Amino acid sequence: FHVPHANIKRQVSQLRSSYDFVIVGGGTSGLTVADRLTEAFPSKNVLVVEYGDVKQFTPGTFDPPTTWANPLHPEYAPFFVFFPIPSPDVKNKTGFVGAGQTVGGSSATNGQFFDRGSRYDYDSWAEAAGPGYEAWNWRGLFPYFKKSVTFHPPSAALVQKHGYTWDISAYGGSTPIHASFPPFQWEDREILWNTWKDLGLKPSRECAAGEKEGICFVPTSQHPVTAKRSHAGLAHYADVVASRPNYDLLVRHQGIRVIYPNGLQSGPPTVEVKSLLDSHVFNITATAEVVLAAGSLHTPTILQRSGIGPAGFLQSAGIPVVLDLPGVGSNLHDHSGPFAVTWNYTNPGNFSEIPERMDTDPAYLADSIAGFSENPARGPYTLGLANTAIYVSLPKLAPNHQAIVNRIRQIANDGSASSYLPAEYRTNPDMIRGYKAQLLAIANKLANPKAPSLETPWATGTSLQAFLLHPLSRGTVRLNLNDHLAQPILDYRTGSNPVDFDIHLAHVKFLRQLVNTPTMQQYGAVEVAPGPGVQSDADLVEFIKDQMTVSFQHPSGTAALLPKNKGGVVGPGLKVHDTAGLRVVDMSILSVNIGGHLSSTAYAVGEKAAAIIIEEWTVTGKGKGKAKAKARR
Ligand SMILES: Cc1cc2nc3c(=O)[nH]c(=O)nc-3n(C[C@H](O)[C@H](O)[C@H](O)COP(=O)(O)OP(=O)(O)OC[C@H]3O[C@@H](n4cnc5c(N)ncnc54)[C@H](O)[C@@H]3O)c2cc1C
Repeated sequence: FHVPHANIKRQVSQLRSSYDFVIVGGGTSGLTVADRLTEAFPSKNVLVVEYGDVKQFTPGTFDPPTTWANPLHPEYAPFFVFFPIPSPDVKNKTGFVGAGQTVGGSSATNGQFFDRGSRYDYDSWAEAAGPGYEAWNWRGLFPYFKKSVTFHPPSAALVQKHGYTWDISAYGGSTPIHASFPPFQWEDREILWNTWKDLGLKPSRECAAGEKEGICFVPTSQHPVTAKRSHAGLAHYADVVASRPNYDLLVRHQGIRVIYPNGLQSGPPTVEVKSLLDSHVFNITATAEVVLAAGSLHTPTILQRSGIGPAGFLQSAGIPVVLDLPGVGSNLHDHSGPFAVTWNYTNPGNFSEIPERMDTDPAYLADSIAGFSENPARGPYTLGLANTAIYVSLPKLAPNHQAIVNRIRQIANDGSASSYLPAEYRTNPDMIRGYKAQLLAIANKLANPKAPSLETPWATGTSLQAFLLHPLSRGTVRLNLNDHLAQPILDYRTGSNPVDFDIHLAHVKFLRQLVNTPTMQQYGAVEVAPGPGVQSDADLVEFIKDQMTVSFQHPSGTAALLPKNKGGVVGPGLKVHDTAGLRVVDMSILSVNIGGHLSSTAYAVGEKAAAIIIEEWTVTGKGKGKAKAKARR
């Protein structure tokens, strides 16, 4: 970060008396919106209120020292750290769930795996929501994916060395959110690439253009030369703010709630914030709009503290009900997945560059650290989480796929869907209607041989996770009743819809075939887990529960883009239902999760939301212009 100190505000006395736009949450989506609004409207002032601070050092996933995502070392990557309520259906498992707590949000602290969902994921948002939401399908989002990122093709030498492929037509932006392939890969990565081909999967030239079934190369969100993390705090704040006198950032302040002194239609609301430096609580006036962009785990807390949420819960928390909106903090879902298969090689190849060498060869480690600081950077530390993954559809991997799809459709239609929802809202007709719409949209995806159900990323090694891309189980984010300003309580309810286990089972059965492929046999692969003793479906499900990781760090759905009568929180313009001057722009709007990691989608949603807001304020000067949905499709 190289930001003139004056641009960063730390106390109320440094603020203007009012702002046109106030954005709560300076993360991936929020800063994208702030950048576009300050650019489009030089005469309108924009304030971003951010809980975290400006970090001089937000390391990449695998930068030295490699303490990334370690809850014990939040100083290296500042996180909110959650351990959800244990999920009884997965043997009371909990697990680490993080959320970025810095300027740049989770884009500044994530694993830098920079894929997109498939077109079917975004189409399913429009499908689940129904008429009026068509602009949120793939066609409606693709231009914003392109705008949001700059892809840097690798050199011919790297293509020759690592086999990278891409299709530049999937990209196109000039935005300095960088996507690139690193100069380094572990040598044994090749084994699995060939194994997947043995299993009938096909490499895809580009997986960010709508179709991603097969074997994918996935770029890293980092600079192509320095290999340093690229994130919203840099590209949408530090790099642009010097030329934007209308762009203010207030750090170390918690957005508490929004207040409508004269009724919900009198918006925009006032924003109540608390200084984390001296506990001073004060109000900020927005004259045009308030945008909540605090992420899936915090946006619902701001709404709940505002009295906007499930009436029953608000009453139990002693919060006056301003608007009964049961979807706020409901519909929580994340990708989950067991460590599906682990194996040993009895005839390991003669690979020189594998991670173990970092532990056994001090000179190699020293050279790797030195190489990371060179320009251009080189060596192992230029790697992110991984650059390769398989994405496999249910029809491709499960002989019983039709039965699974039929079961989901049956649940959606036979009146039993509500029994899988959290007790708190399983009798609410709107929430049930919305859940059924989600189930049917997911069933259509799972029936589609082009829509992936399983993701397995890898970079090296002898162990693989099997991530469920379309979970059916739903949980909640609720305020802590003991302290409404403390971190919320997450109830993941992982596995509460048992069909999730049918799908996990299919995934594990598919993956464990790998040891029998010709490529693996060449290296004498022998399965260690699940292991020869685990063969029956019942035993495999026990194994899955034992091995389950409940979060892939992709919580979503807690302020869903659905009509109100489907338990939705925001409409097609991302305005909170039945309110004026209040929108949500972050990953809480995902009614159904995507088959991919979320950061590129967070940028695209931010870009699209900004285009909607800009259009509305340009047409009428009052933010009331009818959005031209067609133009954005
Ligand atoms: C550990 C981890 C690893 C991940 N790995 C990957 C990956 O490899 N690839 C990928 O694509 N995605 C990954 N993700 C997911 C992805 O980065 C996020 O889903 C996405 O960036 C979220 O964007 P957002 O705009 O919804 O929220 P965020 O980017 O999280 O922004 C929310 C912001 O709001 C602030 N905030 C919260 N509460 C308040 C409040 N009350 N007042 C003011 N500010 C507040 C936060 O500090 C934060 O800056 C990962 C996430 C995590 C946590």
